[in-house]
Amino acid sequence: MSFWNRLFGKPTPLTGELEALIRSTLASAYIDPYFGEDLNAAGAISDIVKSQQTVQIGIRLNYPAKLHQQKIHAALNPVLADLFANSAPLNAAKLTGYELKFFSEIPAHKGQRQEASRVKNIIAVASGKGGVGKSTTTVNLALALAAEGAQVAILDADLYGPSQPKLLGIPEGTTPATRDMRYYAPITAHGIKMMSMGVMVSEKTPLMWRGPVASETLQQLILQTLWGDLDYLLIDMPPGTGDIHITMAQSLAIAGAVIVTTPQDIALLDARKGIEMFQKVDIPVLGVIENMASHRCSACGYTDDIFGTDGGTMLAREWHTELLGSLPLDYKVRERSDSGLPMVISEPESEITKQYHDIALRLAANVARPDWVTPLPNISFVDD
Ligand SMILES: Nc1ncnc2c1ncn2[C@@H]1O[C@H](COP(=O)(O)OP(=O)(O)OP(=O)(O)O)[C@@H](O)[C@H]1O
Repeated sequence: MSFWNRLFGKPTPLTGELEALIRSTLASAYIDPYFGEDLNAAGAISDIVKSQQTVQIGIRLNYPAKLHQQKIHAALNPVLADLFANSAPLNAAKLTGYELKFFSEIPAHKGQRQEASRVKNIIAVASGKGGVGKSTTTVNLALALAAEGAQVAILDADLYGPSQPKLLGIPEGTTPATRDMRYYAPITAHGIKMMSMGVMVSEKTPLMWRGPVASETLQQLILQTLWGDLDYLLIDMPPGTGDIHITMAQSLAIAGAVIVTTPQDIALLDARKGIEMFQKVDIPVLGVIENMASHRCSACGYTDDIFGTDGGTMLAREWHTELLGSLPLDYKVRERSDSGLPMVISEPESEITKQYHDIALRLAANVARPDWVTPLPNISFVDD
């Protein structure tokens, strides 16, 4: 008998009226924003067992929620405390206390063969137009997913202007360790892994990629990196919708794509092309992120929609996808990125960091939806 069982007695499942009572109480207490429904309807209440006078309730989430679970806790606690204090059937059964146990089980994308790969979900972050904040958004989302407990890596697929090494504060001249002269260990920073052409060649080396060479180089970069076990590999795609994108989309088991845009007309036009491209190659678009949507003056507090309003919402509606979130233009985002300590790391309590977390969890929950399955090629990553 385990220590736990000796201490509390062997847990036995709660059934019948008592189980139904707890399930319905949990259902009416809280709608999870990432499931879009209550925990019972989402199938997230894994088991309800009793051990002596305590009821243990298991909550299984399919997205990482190390920090988010505190919010669920806070929403459920008062309702459960009231139930256990005042419910006649629970009192009659001498069940006086409860315990919530959370665990995240992040599923692997169905197109990703488990036996072939330890990378569960590959997500492409694309923009169409350059300079809309795709790399900045990618790094902050990756850091948010890691802070929520996931194992995360970024592949910086921008061969012409790799920015992830700088965003993650990786000292110039850092190069990856190699194995068998063929495989590369990703660079680790702030709890995530990263691989980029920026750590393979020096800043002074001019890069003259042509389409096919660039596609091949990228595939090598991704397949020859020793990623290890990953819940999410975010690909920071190069701007545009050219050959490189199509080759990557067709040759990697990409679970879904995210489109970053500003609400500006010209960016939206290019974002549309990006969505169209992913749809053509059967990659589901997991959502749109509107970046630099509004600017709040730090001196007077006046808020201005400098790039227009609601562009991301309209784009998402037009293409039957979701607006994952809208991020403001804030000088701190740029300042922190330039210093190699993105917002999510340097200002974990800030409003913008909370927004990055919210978008990251929406994304994670969307990629875990079982109905989003695309026929994908079978690729195999090397074991580290
Ligand atoms: N929400 C924001 N508020 C303020 N500045 C931002 C924000 N998002 C990004 N930036 C800044 O905008 C500039 C462009 O961002 P970034 O390099 O991430 O764009 P990109 O779309 O990846 O560009 P490219 O396609 O050229 O690689 C950077 O200086 C970055 O710090």
